[in-house]
Amino acid sequence: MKELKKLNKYFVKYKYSFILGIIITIASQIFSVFTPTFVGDIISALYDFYKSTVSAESVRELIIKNVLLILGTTLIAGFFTFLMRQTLIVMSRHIEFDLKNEIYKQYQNLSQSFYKKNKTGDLMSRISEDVGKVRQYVGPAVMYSVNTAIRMTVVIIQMYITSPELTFYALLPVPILAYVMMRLSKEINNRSFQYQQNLSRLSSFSQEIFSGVRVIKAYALENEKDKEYEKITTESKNIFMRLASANAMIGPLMVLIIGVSNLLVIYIGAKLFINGTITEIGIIAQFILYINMLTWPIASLGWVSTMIQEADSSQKRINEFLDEKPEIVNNNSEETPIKGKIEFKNVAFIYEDTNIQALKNVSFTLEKGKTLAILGKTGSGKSTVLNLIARLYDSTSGEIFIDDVNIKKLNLNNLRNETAMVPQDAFLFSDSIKNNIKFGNENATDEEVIHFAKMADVHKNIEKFEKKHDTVLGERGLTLSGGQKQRVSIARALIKNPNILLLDDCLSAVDTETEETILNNLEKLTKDKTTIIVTHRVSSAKNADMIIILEDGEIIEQGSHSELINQNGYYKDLYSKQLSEKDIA
Ligand SMILES: Nc1ncnc2c1ncn2[C@@H]1O[C@H](COP(=O)(O)OP(=O)(O)OP(=O)(O)O)[C@@H](O)[C@H]1O
Repeated sequence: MKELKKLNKYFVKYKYSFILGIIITIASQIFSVFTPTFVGDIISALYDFYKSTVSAESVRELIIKNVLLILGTTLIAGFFTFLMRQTLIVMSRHIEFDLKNEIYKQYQNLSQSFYKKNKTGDLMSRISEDVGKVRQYVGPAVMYSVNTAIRMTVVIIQMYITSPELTFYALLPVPILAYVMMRLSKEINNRSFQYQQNLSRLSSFSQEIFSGVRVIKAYALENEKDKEYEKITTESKNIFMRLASANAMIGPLMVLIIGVSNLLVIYIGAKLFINGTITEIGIIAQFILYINMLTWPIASLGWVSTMIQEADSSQKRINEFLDEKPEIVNNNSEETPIKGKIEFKNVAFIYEDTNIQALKNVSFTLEKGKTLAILGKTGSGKSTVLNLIARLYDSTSGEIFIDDVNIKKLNLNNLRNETAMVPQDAFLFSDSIKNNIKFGNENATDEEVIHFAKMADVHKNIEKFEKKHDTVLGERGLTLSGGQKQRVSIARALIKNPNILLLDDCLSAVDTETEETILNNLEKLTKDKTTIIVTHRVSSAKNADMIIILEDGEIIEQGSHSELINQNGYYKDLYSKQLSEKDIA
């Protein structure tokens, strides 16, 4: 229950619904507790008539009156039960909505490293399945607990007023019923947990198979995968069978225990009636109805306790994420306009999860509006430089300055708004091409979308699609080629019109001719913008104001194209190799 305390703030927020729900529950229980008394009165009157102590007329009158009363109180109790669900269950839906939003906001705040550490499936299941389990607590579990507590109080008081002795015997099997139900629910809970685990294994397996279907077919692995799938589904079936047999025991057990209670009431009730402790025979019928009224709420105790346990462990998983502190925080709420000068001073960076030192002692200054090209072997730390400028991570040591201000002192929103990064592996949403481009600037007009698509040299391709810029991409839509994706991603960055443009090897999948066109367009567009191009091609780097060569996280060469081809180093080697491959125009 410790973890569920975090939800108390929501009960406070919805206190009026909660209190109203409790009042309505009390009202509904008070109205339903009268039915057994009315039934008991009818039976007693019939017995009196049988003994000829009352007239047929007065019995008839009493029966009609009591039947109408039963009808009336049951209708009112039913109406209050409806209102109880309307208030308490609706309250739980509001709490579910708030909780989902709280988790989603927290996800947005958390840093890159959080997403590295946690699998997408896990993030999804905490916001959907775990929140669902927690809702079972704030909704049905709370409602049934309140309902059970009030019903037991009201019914037991009424039973005690009617006959204290019979109350004692009638309630004797109740603790046994409660115990058996608790044990059974625990068993069902264990089995359903195993079933859920198996189910999520099955869905992760299927998800991977569907996404990797091309590789599976290419390697002719269908049969092997079929067998693996069958193994998991067979396990799933077996666990479900065990779960179903535990569930099947609930009904007969309840019937057995209710039967024992009823027999006790009839047997002891009859004895008490014979010895005169009970004066009216109707009380026996009344007690049988009380027992039936108590059975379901007591049986639900086990179910409710399972719901609470499950919600507690789900809330624990949710709290783990809610309590996580974002590594990158905005330290400045004042506006800090970003112009674009970038300076690295002895910057080192270690990726915490892998302990890989990606950058060592990196220093350079890039004036506003200038272009820097970063080259180097794969894994040399090029993308890491861009990640640090966009403040997706903070440097482990050394300092980064933007416009001569330490990057950590800048308003993070201003920095991110003035920075556009085109990542290595372009990610496009399952939406229209137009909306994917407008992701960089929601307010952009259709003309601007077309203009920047032209600048990224992708407009011609888009025009060939039947629905042009309205073509939907993704799972249910069209698949773009690697080069087309990269160019849509470039258009998205350009439309943002940022002062700092970070291009991470984003021309790798386009041919040299298209690369040339895009670079020419970029030159015009980024005249006053600070641009960093990470690349493996000399053709993309040669016109930059400054070129840096990284190796194992360190700068090994730095200068302009003409300076670097005069040194016998990595750049010159690369230049000669790519020249001989006729890669350079
Ligand atoms: N998110 C990450 N978590 C842990 N280690 C990482 C992460 N990203 C990169 N690395 C490691 O840091 C080192 C530098 O990676 P980086 O991506 O900066 O290299 P790169 O020069 O851009 O490589 P490439 O040219 O292949 O894109 C590599 O050894 C890589 O394995």
